[in-house]
Amino acid sequence: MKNKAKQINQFENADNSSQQKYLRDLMEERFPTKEAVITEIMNLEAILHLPKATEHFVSDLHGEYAAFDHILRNGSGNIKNKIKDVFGGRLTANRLQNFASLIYYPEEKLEYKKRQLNEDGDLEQWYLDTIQRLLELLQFVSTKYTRSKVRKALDPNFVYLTEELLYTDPQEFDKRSYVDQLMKNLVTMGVTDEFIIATCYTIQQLVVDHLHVLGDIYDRGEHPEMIMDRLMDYHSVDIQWGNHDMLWVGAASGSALSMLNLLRISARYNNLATIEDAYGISLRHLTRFAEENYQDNPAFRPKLVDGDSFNFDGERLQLTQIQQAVAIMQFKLEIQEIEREPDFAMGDRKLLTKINYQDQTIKLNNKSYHLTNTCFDLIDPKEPSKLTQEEQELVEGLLHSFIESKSLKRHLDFLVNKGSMYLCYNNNLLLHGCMPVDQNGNFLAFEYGGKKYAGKKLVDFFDRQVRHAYNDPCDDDPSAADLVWYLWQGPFSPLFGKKAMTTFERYFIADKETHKEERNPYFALRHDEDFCIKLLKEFGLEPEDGHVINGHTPVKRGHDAVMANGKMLVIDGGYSKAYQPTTGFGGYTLLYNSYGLQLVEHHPFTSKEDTIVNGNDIISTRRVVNHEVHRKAVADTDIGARLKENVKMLRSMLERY
Ligand SMILES: O=P(O)(O)OC[C@H]1O[C@](O)(COP(=O)(O)O)[C@@H](O)[C@@H]1O
Ligand SMILES: [Mn+2]
Repeated sequence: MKNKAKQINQFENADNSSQQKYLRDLMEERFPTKEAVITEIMNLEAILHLPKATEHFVSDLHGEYAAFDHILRNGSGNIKNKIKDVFGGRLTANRLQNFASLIYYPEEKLEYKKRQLNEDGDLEQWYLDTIQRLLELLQFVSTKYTRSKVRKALDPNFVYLTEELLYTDPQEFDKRSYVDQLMKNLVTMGVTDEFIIATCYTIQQLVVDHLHVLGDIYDRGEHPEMIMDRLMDYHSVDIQWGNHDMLWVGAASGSALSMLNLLRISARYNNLATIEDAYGISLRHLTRFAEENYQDNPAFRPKLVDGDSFNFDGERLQLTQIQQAVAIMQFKLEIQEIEREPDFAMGDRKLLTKINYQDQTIKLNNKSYHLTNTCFDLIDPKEPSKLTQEEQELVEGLLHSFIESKSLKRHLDFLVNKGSMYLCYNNNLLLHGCMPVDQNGNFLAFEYGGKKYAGKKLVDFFDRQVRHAYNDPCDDDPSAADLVWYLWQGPFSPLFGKKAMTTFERYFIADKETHKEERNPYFALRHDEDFCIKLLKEFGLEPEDGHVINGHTPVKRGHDAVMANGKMLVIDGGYSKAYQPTTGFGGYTLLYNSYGLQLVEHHPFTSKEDTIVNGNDIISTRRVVNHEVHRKAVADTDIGARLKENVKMLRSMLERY
């Protein structure tokens, strides 16, 4: 008895924090008997020994839904590799690829196969072979997981059937007719197609356990809203915010300037349909206003990518007019913003105040430049920051629509809640842009409201402000919303990482020298291993084992995405079609499985049809970044650490029983 009391005491002393107590109470509720506790300990300890599940990293999606969807479906080439592991030597290269396309696009591939095979009558055999192969592959990709996790990945309608087929050996004589019967039932009940489709999606899900999106989901491409829907449906995902995403969060947080930037980019890339059709925000007034006040202007014509087509020249003209109307309002409001927020220290960016309107020149860094393609009719040289009455009404009306759009809110709720400024995950630091530093690699302090923030504190500060701004868009104090805009282009923004954004210069000044955007020294220093180690330490990560992973800066083909002796990985290879002529390829992604990290280089995506009919995949090349000497197990991951804590708690509970 005395002993028992002593044990209880030890237990109480071990976890005296209220949070620990809460957890323990929960555990006791879930595992009320000694047997239940023992079973759970055995279960958790077994899980700890399973291989680490695969993480998939993508970045800078920029609205390119079809390419992103394809990469999710093929798991950055992971599905194909598993197929090769199982069927290599048994199936021809052509059949391997056909089977892979079925797993990527089961609905479409089935329809295609039915049309193709109906004619020569081989369809029944194809169904039989396909189901068997799918089960074989499913078995292979399930081995990493517990039965219960596999069950969760199955379509609820087919759990029983799949488990029976999966865990019964058809070679076993006594079971053969049982399995035959199950298969027959599939056919007679007319659910073969549904079963195949469900199994393909289960395989996709099991091949990648968790997805990281390192920001810039929005802008430049045509379907960010479809990416958001896809992410909301995905089994396990986190997001690190990008500077472009902040424009949308900013708009919904009441930042007019963020909204104008995203409208300008949408007009520039011919993507206003996203705003109107996907988010139900009417641009009728804006269009009319732009048509009445602006003319054609070569500097503001939309950037087109392959596949963009205009029904008539008027459409192109309209976008040119809208881009000017919005840009001018943006430049006006930048002055107001910079004056309202002296801590932003962006006085040199009040560009409309530096113009000599009479001779159309601007003075920058003591040098005078002639302005071309100007469209300053609505600017009052005496008060260049002032919106006209009509502009003011337009901005207010549009901002109201952005805040009120339910479909936008649905997506941004997810973006804000699932997202963060950065993430530490399995000892890696995930961050879209950079950490502002000086030439010597010292963290630069951003001073705001009398306080200084540098390093981890800086990103934590911005993280809080974004949530604050988004959750209270009608706050009388605009500072949080201003800070969201600052993340887009402020010199200390970890998501931007440049001294200034030269939008104005690129529109109006011919001299390309003025277009350059000076990068923070971070981007040179990140080639240095010691600097990366310092970064990891700042975030409490183990430098031996950890990596810094960035997106944001397109890496040209041939330029290295792996830096600092493998400690730094940059995976914005340019999904964005608009950027592919510069980068020369279709983007980088990253896979992290139990064997280590692999960088995957993709060729540009052609089309879904090309994959289904011709079996063309995005050809991807894999490069091993690091190879684990000891294969990593769940025990070596963050989840493993939590499970170990649970085991510890369960063991101490056991002592009480
Ligand atoms: O290619 P565009 O439309 O001219 O945009 C260029 C602007 O985009 C930026 O590169 C920011 O976007 P990213 O985050 O995608 O790099 C700015 O630095 C630059 O001024
Ligand atoms: Mn970016």
